[in-house]
Amino acid sequence: MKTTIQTWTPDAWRSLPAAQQPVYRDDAAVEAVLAELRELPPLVVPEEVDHLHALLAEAAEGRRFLLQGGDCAEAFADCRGSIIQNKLRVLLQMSVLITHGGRTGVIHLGRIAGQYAKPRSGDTERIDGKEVPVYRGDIINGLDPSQREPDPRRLLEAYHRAAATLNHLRALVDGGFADLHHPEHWDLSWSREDAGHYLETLDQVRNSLAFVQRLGGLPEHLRTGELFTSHEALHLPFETAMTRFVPESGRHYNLGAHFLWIGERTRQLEGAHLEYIRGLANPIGLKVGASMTPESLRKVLAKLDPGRRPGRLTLITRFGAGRAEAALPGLIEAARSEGHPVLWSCDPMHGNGRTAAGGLKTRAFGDILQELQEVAALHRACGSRMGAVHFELTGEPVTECTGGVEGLDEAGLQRAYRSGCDPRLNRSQSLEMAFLIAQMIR
Ligand SMILES: O=C[C@H](O)[C@H](O)COP(=O)(O)O
Ligand SMILES: C=C(OP(=O)(O)O)C(=O)O
Repeated sequence: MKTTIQTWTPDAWRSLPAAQQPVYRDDAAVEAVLAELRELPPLVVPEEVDHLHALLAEAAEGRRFLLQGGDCAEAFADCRGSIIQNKLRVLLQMSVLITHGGRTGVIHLGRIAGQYAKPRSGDTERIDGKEVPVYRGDIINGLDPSQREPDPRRLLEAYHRAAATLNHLRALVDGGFADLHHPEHWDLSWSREDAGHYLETLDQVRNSLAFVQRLGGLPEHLRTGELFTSHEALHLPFETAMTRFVPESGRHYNLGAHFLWIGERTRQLEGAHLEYIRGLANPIGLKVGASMTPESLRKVLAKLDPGRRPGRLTLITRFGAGRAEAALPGLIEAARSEGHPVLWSCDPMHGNGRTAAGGLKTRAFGDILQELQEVAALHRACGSRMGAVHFELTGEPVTECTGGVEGLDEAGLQRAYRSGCDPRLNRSQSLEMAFLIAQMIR
């Protein structure tokens, strides 16, 4: 049965095909956990969600830039102070570089405090000669091959880990951690020969920050960088349990995060995921790969943004280096001709995955940069704007993507490969990328 926005309910998706959902052995156990989740306090409040919506509307109108980033698959074990701090720090440092070079205010949106579910290409994989179910994110099963059975208790664990992560993030932001004047926050292991040009820019940024400090510092509301949370709305029973009716606005919000997005593998027009997300009052995102046609995009836009509201919908393109030219101009035209004021984001990670000689999944810094440059240029040529970027990154010194100033090659990937799913930029690669984005969008 077709539902309209008036008849939409958080559960209406249940009558539609839902891709990428785990199959649990014990339905009663799942239901008991969901009942508990429905009673637990929300992680965010509608006012914050609405505030983000307003900021995204400004970004869609060209007055701000959105930086979205964080782990591919957030791990329960990474719910630790130092790891959370490092993630926040790298995002804020990227933001300072983009603000300084790009001359634009930056919205910080973490893939954090709930990015626990992963869509996968296959259902099983071979490990040590044995066929096992794939890892689908800590909210569903464990990375260790012995823990691949979906376990409903993980839904509660996900809620609690997200709450602890968000609690720490809020304390860091409120406590002044986001104040980036401290020189130790900028320590990088780059040498002058490798990174002369970047280090000069960094000196300029430090000088500007010192100047602002001498003037008495930034006003409170600018000093503490606000951080919003986001994750893929993949596990629909969990997301439904986090959805609450807000009587003041008469709308439903998912209060498990400020922003939710639908992935490339679950964006079927008549599928459960679009049905679920279309009724939320949150600002939402949609991943758009090369298989999206202008015709399909028109239908998707009519479903997700019938009110044509700036800030409502962020389209996150992810084509792969060399592939945007064939797809993007038609999509830009489709959105424009239908009057949807979408915010265009570029995710240069998900179209650029490949397998290194040793078997590890990786992405090359050069491919990531190429896609960003191509997408920024195509937007400009079409009279549009790349107003956002979306990265898988971490503040840890991991070795998952090749390239960058430190010249990581495939042989070096083994050294500190920690991602449970896809490769992330490390801190040094993320900062280098931010320098380049600042130049690109100036
Ligand atoms: O992050 C995105 C997807 O979950 C990931 O690319 C899927 O990886 P797979 O193709 O190895 O399943
Ligand atoms: C799965 C993801 O991306 P995509 O849907 O674009 O493949 C992701 O961003 O985690």
